Amino acid sequence: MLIAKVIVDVPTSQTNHSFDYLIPDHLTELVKEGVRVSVPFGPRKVMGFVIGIADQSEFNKLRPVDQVLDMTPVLTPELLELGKWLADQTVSFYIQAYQAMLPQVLKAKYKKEIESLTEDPLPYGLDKLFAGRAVIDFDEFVEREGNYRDLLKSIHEGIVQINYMVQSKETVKKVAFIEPDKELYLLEEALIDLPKNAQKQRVILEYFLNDPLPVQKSKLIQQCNTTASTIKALIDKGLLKSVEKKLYRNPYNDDSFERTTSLPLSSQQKQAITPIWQSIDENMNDVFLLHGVTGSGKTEVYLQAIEKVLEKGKEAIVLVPEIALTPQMVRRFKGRFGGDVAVLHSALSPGEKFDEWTRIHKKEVRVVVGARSAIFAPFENLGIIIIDEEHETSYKQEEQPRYHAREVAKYRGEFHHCPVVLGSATPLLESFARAKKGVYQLLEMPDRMNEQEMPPVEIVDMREELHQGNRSMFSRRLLEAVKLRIEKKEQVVLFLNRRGYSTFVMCRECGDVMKCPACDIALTFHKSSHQLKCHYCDFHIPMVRNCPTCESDQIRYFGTGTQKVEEALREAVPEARIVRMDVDTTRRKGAHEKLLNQFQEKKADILLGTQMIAKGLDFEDVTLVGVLAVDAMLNLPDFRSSEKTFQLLTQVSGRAGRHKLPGEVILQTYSKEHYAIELASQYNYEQFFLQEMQMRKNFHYPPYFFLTLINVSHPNQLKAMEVTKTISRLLYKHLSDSVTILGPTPSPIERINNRYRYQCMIKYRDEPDQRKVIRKILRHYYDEIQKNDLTIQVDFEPYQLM
Ligand SMILES: Nc1ncnc2c1ncn2[C@@H]1O[C@H](COP(=O)(O)OP(=O)(O)OP(=O)(O)O)[C@@H](O)[C@H]1O
Ligand SMILES: [Zn+2]
Ligand SMILES: [Zn+2]
Repeated sequence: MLIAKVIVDVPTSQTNHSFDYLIPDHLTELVKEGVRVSVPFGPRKVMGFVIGIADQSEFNKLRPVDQVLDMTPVLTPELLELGKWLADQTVSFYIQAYQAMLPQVLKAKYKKEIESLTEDPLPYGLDKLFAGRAVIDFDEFVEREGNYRDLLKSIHEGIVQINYMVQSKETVKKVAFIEPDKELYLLEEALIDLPKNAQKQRVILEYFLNDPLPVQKSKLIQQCNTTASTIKALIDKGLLKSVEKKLYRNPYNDDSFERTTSLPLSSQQKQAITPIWQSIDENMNDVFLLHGVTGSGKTEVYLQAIEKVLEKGKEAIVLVPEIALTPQMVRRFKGRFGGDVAVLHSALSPGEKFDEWTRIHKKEVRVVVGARSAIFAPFENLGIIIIDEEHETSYKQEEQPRYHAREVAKYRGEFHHCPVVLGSATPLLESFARAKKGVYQLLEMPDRMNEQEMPPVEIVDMREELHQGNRSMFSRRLLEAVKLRIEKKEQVVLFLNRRGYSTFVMCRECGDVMKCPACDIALTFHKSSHQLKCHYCDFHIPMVRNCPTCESDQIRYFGTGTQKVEEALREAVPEARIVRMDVDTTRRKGAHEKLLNQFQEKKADILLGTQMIAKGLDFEDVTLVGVLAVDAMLNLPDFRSSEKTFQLLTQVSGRAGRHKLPGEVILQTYSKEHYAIELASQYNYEQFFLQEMQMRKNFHYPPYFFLTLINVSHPNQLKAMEVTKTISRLLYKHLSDSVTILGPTPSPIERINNRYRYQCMIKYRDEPDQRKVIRKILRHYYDEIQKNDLTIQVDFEPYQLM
């Protein structure tokens, strides 16, 4: 008997290896690499992934595989290997890595059913099992010992299919379709007999005479510009009928997208795309960094690169940050490639996601556009991977496995011998440094497509406002500009940094921010101890009363929520119609789109929002962009805070004047002289890069040094601190002498859900053994993690330092 090597769904360090199981005879043809099985594990049955088949085992008394959960493998051989690599890289369990690659529906134990797709009797033993029913439970099939071989054959012949019962209601969405109920010549006769005033009915009949296939009712209404009652009239006459049909839950109806064709490329686009085309042609595994200003036409470059890939019969993955995956963005890809595109977005329901994934798995599409996890699309013939806005932090997963989509993309690019394209107007510093060194190929697109200059940026010094007696959050200049736009019936985007976390201390008089002398990180105010603390090292001082620089008592901690700004704005500009977009107003499904539409249709003058409005949006009448509190972002306790500010300001400014009307940007800040602000206002990425690199070099940050963040949490504060201390000690002992261990120190957010959080950080240049050492440490705490409330999180090259 053959042996299956199975990774079981028991995520602990003691079970993080494959277990051997016998493959019973009746399952031999089904148990393959990449298939999920159910296996006995101790007293229970658990799910597992088959990662290999062997003909012998070094263990005796193997237990048999209990059930097969998939008729075809859900993980390709490439993804099985990738999973191992991913788990090693992120120090997570194999099972976590495999599950991260699959849609949720396949992670949970959803019920399955078998559906007959034919009216004819089913062949083999199946007909008896079905006993006249169209659908039976998969469990019933197993209990009555149905024949797997017959089932598999029938699936391949397309006469039965397996449905996952995601949510009983949702699984199969049925929709009303309209189709002719009479022979076409009878429809034609009816058309002639129609009274003259029945113009609306005429249109519908003509539609079907042209194309007699069933059509979705809603689509018919749209296409014929008609109403349900007109259709009903024709149904009542017996000319048409309504039938319920099953529909893939295709959340983006392909037909509603207007088809587009390739635009003739501009000369800078041509220059950028030529090496990419060449790389596609020659199956090269190049990594390109496409540095193009906002509005330079990067998306068109992506589209035409993909076109080339499809011509070669290969497939493409496009990653877009979650918040930029707007209907506008989807439209651009579906418009070009129509039904060949699957979209994977976290706002889809589990059932919808599963449908989209299934279309990829069945090779019904060749392009996938999606957020982070779309990088695992089970394509087997990849021709290109594109990551738009490559600097976005949402490409890093913030739970185990803590992978970065860029690294996975590079792995897959290497496997498939295909190019990887990273695109951004403000590349991550590390990426640009790599491009400068020649590790990536740099492609530059410095000009906007519409040949307009980038909108001018005006910096308003809020200290000056204060001196002039203006204590409100809006400068006089900004208010005046907003009012002018409303008068001219143009639109305004007002941008505020995300709400909540902002406890840095700043002098409103001179703009000085209290920083750690060793780490160059803004100190954080801790109410409980009334102290200012650094969150990288353990530097701390008592909270100050007066500004150490100018002695003023205007020193305070900072932070304003969008809601408060909205209230103040309504007061200041009562005539404005305001749409507010933040986590609170967009929580409900579809809310995001609704608010944007409201603004698009010019039912509002001002769009006020957080990060989520900074990207991808493209409105013709927006001529003013205001940024209210740059300082909150500039002073996050994060060594990337300057870079993030620069990126954000560039993105936000890119929202203005994208079309015919010229745009203008107003930045309000207390730190006018800060290089991130000054250089962002000049759109000078290159200079910013040089200056920021110098800072990184001086304070030993990436890309000169790397970081590993270890975060410990426990309900007992003392315990959390103790464990972090011990870990730091162990790291010192076992890592090379060249590392620096920062901390232990409380995390910037000290307590979440009544758990105390402490952290330490490894700063290193080259530490090949660190993963081994860290795994050992984690194993050392195994019992406590199991029994206790202790958690230890390890994040390599972290992006979230909270
Ligand atoms: N070759 C072309 N000919 C005509 N118009 C083009 C061409 N390429 C792009 N455009 C248009 O120029 C505008 C800007 O292009 P696009 O949105 O692709 O830029 P982008 O670099 O992706 O911008 P952002 O970074 O802001 O998203 C779009 O309206 C697009 O349709
Ligand atoms: Zn001061
Ligand atoms: Zn410090």
